[in-house]
Formats: sequence, structure tokens, C-alpha cells
Amino acid sequence: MACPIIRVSGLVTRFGPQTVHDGVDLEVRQGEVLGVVGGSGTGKSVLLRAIIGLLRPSAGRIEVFGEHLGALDPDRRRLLERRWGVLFQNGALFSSLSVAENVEAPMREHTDLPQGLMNELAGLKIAMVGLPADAAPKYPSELSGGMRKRAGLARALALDPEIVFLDEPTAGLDPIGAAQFDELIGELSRALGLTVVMVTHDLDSLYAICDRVAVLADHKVLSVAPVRELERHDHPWIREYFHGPRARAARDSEAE
Ligand SMILES: Nc1ncnc2c1ncn2[C@@H]1O[C@H](COP(=O)(O)OP(=O)(O)OP(=O)(O)O)[C@@H](O)[C@H]1O
Repeated sequence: MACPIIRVSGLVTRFGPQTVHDGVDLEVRQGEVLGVVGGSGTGKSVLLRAIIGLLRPSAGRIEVFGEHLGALDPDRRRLLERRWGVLFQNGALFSSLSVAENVEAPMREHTDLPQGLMNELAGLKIAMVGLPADAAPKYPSELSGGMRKRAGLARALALDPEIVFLDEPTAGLDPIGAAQFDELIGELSRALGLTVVMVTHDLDSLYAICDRVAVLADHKVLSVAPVRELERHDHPWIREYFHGPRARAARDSEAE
């Protein structure tokens, strides 16, 4: 069995009187595509932000690549940050930078590569996510939603990360665009041996590319299992989620 690349134990997250997580445990295995699902407001995005160190948990421990995030000095933290890439919910591109400049931004922040090499690498990443070369000089406002997501993914891949975190990558895409994006993530994960942690509401994505799915409910991770096993879980939210009409449609399209 692949070893855990991320280990979250006893995570508690509170905002004032609100407790979002109350003892979240989760292990992510190297090379897997892990989906994170749960009702609205159950703390999926907050969990992602805690794992990448954007948010300090109230209690608990988060280890990434065996390093305890809470105990890292800033230099070690920066080294660790180079090993993952993040695609935020809306792509979060810098609107005043071209696509190529967006992809180069992490290189500029974390490396001393000469400009020529950065240009070349950005071109490679742009091609890798299936964008045409003429997208490179364009600004985010000149791209479709699907192209912006791809550009965000190219930026997440800029430093050849070992883990990619995706927050609702297919939200806002039409079903064909969403399926193509799923396919791209699956292909990249296989080809590059990437570990992918993906917050999603998209049942199609779970069936299409996730090796396992973690369910957040009742302030905890209730279960982590392949989607076919989760279908048999008896928690009311999981039952409703996996046995509603949308789940049936997703299962049927996977079977086709
Ligand atoms: N910085 C913050 N300060 C205060 N409350 C916050 C903060 N960030 C998130 N929250 C609260 O934490 C809860 C969980 O938020 P989160 O965005 O993780 O939910 P989610 O499961 O991703 O939901 P959705 O599926 O609707 O995107 C929400 O009630 C939210 O209002």
C-alpha cells in the first residue's frame, strides 16, 4: 500500500464560537486522486487551506511529506510550498498578468531561473494543460472559463509539484468542459505520478477520476473509501448524496 504523503490528525478548526472541524483525521496516499466531498459549509475548503498552511488550526497536527506544518521555520516552509501546487476555486489568476506571466509567477517567487528559461517552461506547462500556444500572451479576461481553469492548473504545475490541491476544479464548467477537465487531471496524475487532493461537488468527477473519496460531515471525516464502497455507507447524508438522481446519472455515464 502506498505510504501517506499527507497526514491530518485530530484537526480542530474554530472561527469564534463556530466549530468547523472537531477531530478530523485523514491520510492521503502518494499518487492517489482523493476527492473531498461534504455538504455546503462542512469545511472542505477550510481543510484544504489548513493543509497548505494558509490557516492555523485550533488544535491537531498536519504533516505533509512527513513534516509537521506547525513546527516549521519560514525557510523550511518555503521549501515545502515548492512541492505542491494549488488551483483555487475561481482559478485565482492575476488579472493584470498574461497567462504566461501567471505561470511564471511561482517560478519568479521560488527560483532564480533566467527569463528565457521561464518563458520556455511556461510554454511547456501551457501545452501540458491543453491550451493553445496563442493563449500565452492573453490576459485572463480574454479566456473562457474552461481556459482560465486550465491556465490556473498550468500555474499550479509551474514548479513540477508532487501534490496538486484543487478546489472545485469543475465548478462553473459545462458538462463537456468539466469531463474534459477531469480527463486532463486524471491523465496528468497518471503521467506525472501526481498526488491530487480535490474538493468537489461534482459526482461525475468522483466516478471518473477519484481513487478514494473522503466525506466531511458532523465536523469530521466520516469515511474515506473508493466511491463504490461509499455508495453502501449508511450515514444519511452519504445515502442521499450517492443515491439521488444526480448520482444515478453519474454512475450510468461511468458505466457507458
Ligand atoms: N476566514 C474565515 N473566518 C470565519 N469563518 C470562516 C472563514 N473561512 C471559512 N469560514 C466558515 O467555515 C465554514 C466552512 O467553510 P468552507 O468554505 O470550508 O465550506 P465548504 O465545505 O468548502 O463549503 P462549500 O461547499 O459551500 O464551498 C463556513 O461556515 C464558513 O463561513
